[in-house]
Amino acid sequence: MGVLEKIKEIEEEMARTQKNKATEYHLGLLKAKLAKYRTQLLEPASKGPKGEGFEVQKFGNARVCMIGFPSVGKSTLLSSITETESLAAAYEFTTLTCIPGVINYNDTKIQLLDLPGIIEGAADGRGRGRQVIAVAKASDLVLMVLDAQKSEEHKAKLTYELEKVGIRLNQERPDITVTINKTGGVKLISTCQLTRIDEKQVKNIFSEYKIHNATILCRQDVTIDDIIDSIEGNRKYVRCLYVYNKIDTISIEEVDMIARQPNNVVISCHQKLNFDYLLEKIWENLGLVRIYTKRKGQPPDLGDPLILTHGRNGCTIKSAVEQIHRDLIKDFAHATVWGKSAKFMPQKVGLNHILCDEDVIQIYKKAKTSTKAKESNKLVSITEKKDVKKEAKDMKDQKAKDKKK
Ligand SMILES: Nc1nc2c(ncn2[C@@H]2O[C@H](COP(=O)(O)OP(=O)(O)OP(=O)(O)O)[C@@H](O)[C@H]2O)c(=O)[nH]1
Repeated sequence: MGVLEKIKEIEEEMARTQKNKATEYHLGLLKAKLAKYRTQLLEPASKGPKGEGFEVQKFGNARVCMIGFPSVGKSTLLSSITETESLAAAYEFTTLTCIPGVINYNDTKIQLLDLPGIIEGAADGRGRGRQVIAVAKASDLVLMVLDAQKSEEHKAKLTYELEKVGIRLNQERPDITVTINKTGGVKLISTCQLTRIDEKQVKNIFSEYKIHNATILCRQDVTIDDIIDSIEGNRKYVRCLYVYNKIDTISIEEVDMIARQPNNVVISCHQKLNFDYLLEKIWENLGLVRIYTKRKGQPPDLGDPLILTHGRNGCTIKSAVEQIHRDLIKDFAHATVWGKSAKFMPQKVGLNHILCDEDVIQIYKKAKTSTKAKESNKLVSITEKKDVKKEAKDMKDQKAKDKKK
């Protein structure tokens, strides 16, 4: 039996099984089996045909990918908000073509990709589905483009398809640490109360993966799906904006209702409605930060900012210095900052200072002693030594003379 049939069989069994306390161990095991088979499908074959590793070339400061059902208006949106690259730059996924565009926003270049066909067979590893998924996984943000008339059903379907290939939208990575041991069995420990899983269930899942000795530390009330995700380890947690297009075809009340939901943006490509807000939201969700640099005694260079990512710990002077030049960090002495992150202006700061968007920085290097200065220092010290010796000799002679007298 092929992997696809096995997956189908498990899915059918899961649909048949009632969800209750008695069946939850069995359902957990089925979920683990399903995850294993899906990973098998998506893992690259060891000796695939030539060109299998093919990827869309990254461009700009960030990558955003659009997914959606046919005819929701992805191509129209792409041509409306980007400078679309020539058709020659289109990427072929056998029957699918991906045309990249570039959004120029806030002095930043953002690559926008239309990933058609992510739904068609991608999760089954059919065609070049694997490559499409690889591109989606390498994105910094997903735009799920939906038709405002049939949105909810499409949204659920797409989210499910992405879940199947290990892409988790708008979710935080569960705080679970798995340590594989040599002995001691499977131990579940937690820093909070676990209401949704128990040790027996977790042991079952681990034995399905043939892991018999491990410590699982949970720092939050996790589910069995989170445990499976942390064993699989290949999940991508990515931000997603739900872009509802064609709002010109629905009533204002409906538009209002959709727009109030979190992560939703309503637009109309035909009437060019709300593009500014969409771009603003894209920028916000990418977590990009613009830092302007300044030379001593000169105004800041406002034309060409450093574009940094606002990571988990914020964006620091260190990341800015490293982006200017890798070796600059060795010579870094301190920096001065103007802008939202500075308590007063300018503020003298070190490498760990956290920067805000549109801050201006000036970097000071450690004072370097040139070789010439070093040599003259050497000379000075040598002459100094000579002088001291001479002085001591003179004093000795003087004393000897005094004694004679
Ligand atoms: N009413 C309305 N129609 C729109 C809007 N945007 C796009 N359309 C129409 O929707 C149809 C599909 O648009 P496309 O941009 O080709 O859609 P797509 O998602 O790229 O479709 P595929 O290329 O098949 O994946 C076209 O007839 C567009 O004119 C909109 O804002 N309002």
